[in-house]
Amino acid sequence: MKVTIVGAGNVGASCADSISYRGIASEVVLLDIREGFAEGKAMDIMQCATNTGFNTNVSGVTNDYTKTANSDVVVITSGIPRKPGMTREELIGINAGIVKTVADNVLAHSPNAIIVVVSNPMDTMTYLTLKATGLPKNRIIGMGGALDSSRFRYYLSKALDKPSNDVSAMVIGGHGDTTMIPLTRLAAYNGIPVSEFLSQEELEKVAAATMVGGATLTGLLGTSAWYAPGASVAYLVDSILNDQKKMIACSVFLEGEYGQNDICIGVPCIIGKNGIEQIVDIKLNDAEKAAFAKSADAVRNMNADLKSVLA
Ligand SMILES: NC(=O)C1=CN([C@@H]2O[C@H](COP(=O)(O)OP(=O)(O)OC[C@H]3O[C@@H](n4cnc5c(N)ncnc54)[C@H](O)[C@@H]3O)[C@@H](O)[C@H]2O)C=CC1
Ligand SMILES: O=C([O-])CC(=O)C(=O)O
Repeated sequence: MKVTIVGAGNVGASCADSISYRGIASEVVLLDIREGFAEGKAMDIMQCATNTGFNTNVSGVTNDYTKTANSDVVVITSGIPRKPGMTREELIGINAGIVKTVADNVLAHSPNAIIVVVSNPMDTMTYLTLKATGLPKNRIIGMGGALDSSRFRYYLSKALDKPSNDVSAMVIGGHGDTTMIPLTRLAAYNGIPVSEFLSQEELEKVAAATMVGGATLTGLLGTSAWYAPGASVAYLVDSILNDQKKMIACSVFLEGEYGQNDICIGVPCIIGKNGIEQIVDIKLNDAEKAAFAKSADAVRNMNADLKSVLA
């Protein structure tokens, strides 16, 4: 199985590393516009093969889309990341043009690919990719919820002082500092509601830390995070290529689900060989419904800025 990753920067290269290390695909092509950069990242990753024992063939190319031909999955990470103090939304001016051009290029050489959108503001970039390519909604997947949910589980595990893998929890809504909705009511420690162990105040703190999880890392690192984003994309790609049917929160085009239309936003989805195979429309309580509607309003406002790119 072949995966192309456009953008060989922090997230793209980390994703290639995670996919090859875990043997998720037989071939990974990294593509970047920076001369020689993707080639260098691919060579560095390939030189891990003997010491970590993987057999994936990772190669790098400078803007040569012919080498990406017939990819099963294409991951778009090209674009600029935010700096401390910025929001993801501020990246739209530069990233929208990049994502649209890249989506057209990849599709010309891989007409059957499933596209995973990572570049920020991710929900709006997912919507743009869907509208610009005209592909069916199952083949355009925005990655954000997988990462936000893993951060939610991390912060819950810290508060519980228990391992992250014993905690299950999901974040839905937009992939933004104020639009994420950590579903605290449904989070569990080995099947037991976390509210059995943590006070309302503690749970509110965990939810707040989760929502600004990306901003916290950007403040510490000077640019946004890459290890967990790369691993989250690899987790999603694994479920597609190996038809695992995992339930993962992804940004997907909604047609009535969660009371929304004409928007891409994070909701639980079943992910398999056809991409988004099912949108899981769970019953939210009134507060969650209100938060989802507010989050969708914010994402929709952002989408309005795409008019000139989509014209
Ligand atoms: N959805 C999510 O959960 C996450 C999204 N992101 C987003 O992913 C994007 C990438 O982040 P990083 O890898 O940290 O940035 P980075 O700056 O390290 O890498 C971006 C790469 O894209 C390349 N690029 C720019 N224009 C291109 C084009 N037209 N074609 C091919 N390559 C091109 C650049 O040369 C650069 O190497 C950012 O927009 C960031 O905000 C980052 C983390 C998580
Ligand atoms: O915080 C950012 O800008 C990058 C991102 O989306 C994340 O790490 O969640």
